[in-house]
Amino acid sequence: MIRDYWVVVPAAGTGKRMGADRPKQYLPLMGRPLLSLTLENVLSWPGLAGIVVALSKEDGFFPHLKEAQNPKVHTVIGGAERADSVLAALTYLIGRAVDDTPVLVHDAARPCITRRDIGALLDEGVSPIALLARPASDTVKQSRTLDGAPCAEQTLDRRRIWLAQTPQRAPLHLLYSCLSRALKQGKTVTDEASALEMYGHSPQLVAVQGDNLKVTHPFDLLVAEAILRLRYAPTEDKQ
Ligand SMILES: Nc1ccn([C@@H]2O[C@H](COP(=O)(O)OP(=O)(O)OP(=O)(O)O)[C@@H](O)[C@H]2O)c(=O)n1
Ligand SMILES: C[C@](O)(CO)[C@H](O)COP(=O)(O)O
Repeated sequence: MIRDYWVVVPAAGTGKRMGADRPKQYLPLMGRPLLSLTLENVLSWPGLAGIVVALSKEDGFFPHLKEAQNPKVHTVIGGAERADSVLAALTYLIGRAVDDTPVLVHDAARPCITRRDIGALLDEGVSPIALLARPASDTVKQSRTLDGAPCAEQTLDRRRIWLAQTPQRAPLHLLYSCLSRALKQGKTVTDEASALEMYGHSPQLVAVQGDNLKVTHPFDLLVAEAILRLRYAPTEDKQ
């Protein structure tokens, strides 16, 4: 397993699709703010050098998390989009870490990642440019709009369809240069792998085994709670 890597946690979003009274990363999950669970999870990863959390400049919640006092947890001010927040964190690391330092970017909104899945991504045999992803298990349709309604245009070969998740891994300087170049060129970047692909790289897809959902809509919070309760229930409760 690789060691001395940094983890960037973009946590500067507003959670519009959640529609809550606060950014979703601060909603209660297992009795604690969701971001606290994600950071506690990341802090348990073997070989971790440190974490850079990108926060909204209006964030008044973070200092109250116990993880805020952890010396391994650094913070930066994020940006308007997720990619801007990731770039802000990478900029913080440039000059503090050597160019080929492995960096993993993990959404604050994914608190349920398992040790097994993170171990698969950190494995020495995996490409230094890689991401966790879920192979499609449903039939996948590409849509077009007809009379204002989405309609199936074609069915894609689902054997070649993967749903990208996080963490997404790349060497610090390569990720910084691809992401900053893509943003400077005004390209839409919704994950780190797409910025690397834009400049000729082919990130390895590492299939997830556990549930690593991104808490996006209200129902996702219920699912995450159920996953974690089941995962941490005392063994006699699981029978
Ligand atoms: N400007 C932004 C936007 C998003 N994120 C982070 O990127 C992760 C994935 O983004 P998403 O699930 O879309 O979160 P939000 O942008 O908060 O959600 P929404 O799109 O519903 O507003 C989240 O942990 C979010 O906090 C970020 O750091 N900076
Ligand atoms: C990075 C990501 O989680 C991979 O699926 C996803 O692209 C984030 O998208 P969001 O709209 O910023 O949540």
